[in-house]
Amino acid sequence: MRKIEHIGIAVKDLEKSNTLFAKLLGKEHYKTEEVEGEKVAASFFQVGETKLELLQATDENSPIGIYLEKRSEGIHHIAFDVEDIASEVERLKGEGFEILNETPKLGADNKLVVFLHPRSTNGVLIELCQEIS
Ligand SMILES: CC[C@H](C(=O)O)C(=O)SCCNC(=O)CCNC(=O)[C@H](O)C(C)(C)COP(=O)(O)OP(=O)(O)OC[C@H]1O[C@@H](n2cnc3c(N)ncnc32)[C@H](O)[C@@H]1OP(=O)(O)O
Ligand SMILES: [Co+2]
Repeated sequence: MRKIEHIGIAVKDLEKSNTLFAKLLGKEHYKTEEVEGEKVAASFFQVGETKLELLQATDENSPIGIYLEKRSEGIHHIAFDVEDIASEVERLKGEGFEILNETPKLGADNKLVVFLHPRSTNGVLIELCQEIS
């Protein structure tokens, strides 16, 4: 794990939350992006070495929508930047962590991503991200 790549925040209304976080951070988001495979629309704010990723559901079956049915808006996951996602998955499997998708999938912001089940990570949804070069 090289650094925290981003903190994922589940929101109901991306535009409203973009305005709120722009006021909070004193800067605008640098991009918005829809990730069809995850049924989310995301916007990104750069904060020093890391980012905030605001996430709105784009479909009733979105993991974000399901999350918001059961919880209020707020921190959804922590994403770590890794150099080699395949070897990191093998290492974490060996350490007994529960991998949700062993095959990396296309994430936002030009990344390959893998998620670990929160029940194996002390209740924190963890995402691994590898930059697609
Ligand atoms: C990829 C685009 C973008 C990027 O960065 O590139 C994203 O980050 S997209 C983010 C959205 N996508 C995902 O979250 C994919 C991974 N998530 C999942 O597979 C599910 O959301 C899962 C398995 C974490 C939860 O599934 P579901 O909600 O259907 O199951 P439960 O409600 O039964 O939850 C099981 C258990 O986990 C706890 N839980 C659920 N979500 C979270 C969370 N975000 N953080 C911590 N804990 C979570 C839930 O409370 C249940 O615990 P229990 O003790 O059994 O009540
Ligand atoms: Co994320």
